[in-house]
Amino acid sequence: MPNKAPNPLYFLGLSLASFGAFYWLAKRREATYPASKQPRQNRLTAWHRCMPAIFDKIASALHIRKKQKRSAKPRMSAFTTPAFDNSKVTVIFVLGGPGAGKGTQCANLVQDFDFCHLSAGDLLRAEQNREGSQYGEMIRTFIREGQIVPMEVTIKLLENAMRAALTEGRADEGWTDSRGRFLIDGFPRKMDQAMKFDEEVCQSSLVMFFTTTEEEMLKRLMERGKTSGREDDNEESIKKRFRVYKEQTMPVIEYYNNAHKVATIDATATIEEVHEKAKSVVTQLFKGEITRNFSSISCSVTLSLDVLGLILSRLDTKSALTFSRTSKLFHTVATRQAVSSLTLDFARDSYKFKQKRLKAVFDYLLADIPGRLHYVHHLKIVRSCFWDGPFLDTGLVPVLANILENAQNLQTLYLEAMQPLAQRAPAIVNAIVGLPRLEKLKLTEVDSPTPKLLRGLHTTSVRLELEVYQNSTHFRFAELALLQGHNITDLTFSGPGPWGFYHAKLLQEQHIRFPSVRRFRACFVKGDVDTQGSRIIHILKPVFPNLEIFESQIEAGGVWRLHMCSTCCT
Ligand SMILES: Nc1ncnc2c1ncn2[C@@H]1O[C@H](COP(=O)(O)OP(=O)(O)OP(=O)(O)O)[C@@H](O)[C@H]1O
Ligand SMILES: O=c1ccn([C@@H]2O[C@H](COP(=O)(O)O)[C@@H](O)[C@H]2O)c(=O)[nH]1
Repeated sequence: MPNKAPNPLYFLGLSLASFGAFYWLAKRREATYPASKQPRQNRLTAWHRCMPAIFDKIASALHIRKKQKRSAKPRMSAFTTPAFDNSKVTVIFVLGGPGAGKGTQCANLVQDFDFCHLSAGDLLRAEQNREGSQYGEMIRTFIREGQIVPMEVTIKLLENAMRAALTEGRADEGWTDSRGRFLIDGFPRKMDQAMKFDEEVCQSSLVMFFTTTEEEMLKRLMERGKTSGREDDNEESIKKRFRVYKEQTMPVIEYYNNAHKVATIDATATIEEVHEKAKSVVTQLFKGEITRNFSSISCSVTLSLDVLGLILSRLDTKSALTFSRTSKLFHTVATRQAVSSLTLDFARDSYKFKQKRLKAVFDYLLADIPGRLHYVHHLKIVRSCFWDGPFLDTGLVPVLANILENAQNLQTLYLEAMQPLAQRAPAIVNAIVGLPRLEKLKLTEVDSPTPKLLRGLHTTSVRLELEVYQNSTHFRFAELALLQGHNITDLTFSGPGPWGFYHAKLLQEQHIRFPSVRRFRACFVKGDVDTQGSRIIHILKPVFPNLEIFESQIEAGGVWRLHMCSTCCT
């Protein structure tokens, strides 16, 4: 039977009926929920729509030239063009706790390198005091409370000040041909500020991070408060600023640290000494010895073998070898240059054989210092490498010092037998302390002088794990006070004995605190437990405020094992 074409009137009727039903339903809903009269999309975006008005108000209060209206499309962050050209404008963020000495050092660096120094705090204070400023009171309240002013205000003030400096037409070094160099002091204080500035204003080349203890910063600020006239240079505001710094600014430093953009400078020394270190960091940056680390690369690049080696060295061994099989050229680079992780552990070999192998490794590493050691990022050396029974092979100790002195990209170092090594070759300690990129340092057989030696560590952000010398009864526990403010994460004692208690008490009484410690392990002999055991936890708790007891048990033989952990570890 032939197919009959359907009558078009059916469709018309059906459409009219559907529309009628839909209209009736919509009317009923409106009567029940009046808010539904507003289109759904509009309701969702009502809040967003009022934001530009708020920004406009801020803009007019800050005398910011009105920008052309943006298109209705939301801005895609990946395609945002920053206000300033990264290749012409150098921005160094200067961070550190309140009173660490940022402003003081910026003033010095301005003399050395013709920077334009912009202090976010100063710009905010100027805006706060500007007659007629609509945001003066708001800024005053935020500053007094140590809180961070909404980022739109601060970023606009910075952008305006940068533009003004660039259009000034300076003829100093670094300022010709539309170039400029800026020290941005006390900014970014919060992650949102960091992201927005990098994305919309200019990518920073480097973060200079000045660090010292809270105690020192408080002392400096109280002294400054006598003459500064700053409303926040009083103890109450300073404490609030410290809290905000730890909670909000430290994550910013960590973020840039992960991007290898941070140069940490110990600011505890004299102004002149700190200045020398800061000057050398900037000199390195301008010489190109510190990479200007821009995160987005939008063009294709040809890799030099050196860069390829570096990339390979970041791969795990298996992937590096797989990669090396793809081409003869890669193979050479991968096998010769890409040793990034080295563990020296010859415990099971005979001493003679061990020595032979160790020498071969050292020869390999030291044969071409810039080429090989450049790629070593992780180094682990266990005790057995140096020991023949009870004897230390002193011949190898200077070789190790040589390696450490030249492995400038080392990020993690695990070194056993710190005390005997340091005693025989102080150069080892100097080399460790001078490692510029160290992120994690684990040392075993630490003795009482070690904390003093480590105080000079290039960066206080290094995560420190210390295992105290086996016979730790004589360890002067209180020496740890020298590392207050350093990032100790792990402490192990095999038997602190009564001295341990005495020193722990000293730390407690002197209000020395180690909030960074995430694990504390110790075992005590029976006599100590009987006489002091119940008190030790009471003494230790305030010293390590973030720890909870994970394990506390007496084993056969009367050894009491105490294991305290931060809650996130348990
Ligand atoms: N290395 C130093 N040794 C001793 N005093 C210092 C040192 N550096 C700075 N000071 C003093 O400490 C005080 C605070 O320094 P500065 O104003 O530079 O700190 P800041 O980090 O900029 O503080 P803020 O974040 O509060 O603005 C000043 O009085 C300064 O003279
Ligand atoms: O990005 C910023 C920088 C500063 N503030 C506020 O200013 C004070 C003082 O800053 P200093 O750098 O110590 O001069 C700070 O405590 C903040 O309240 C800010 O909000 N945003």
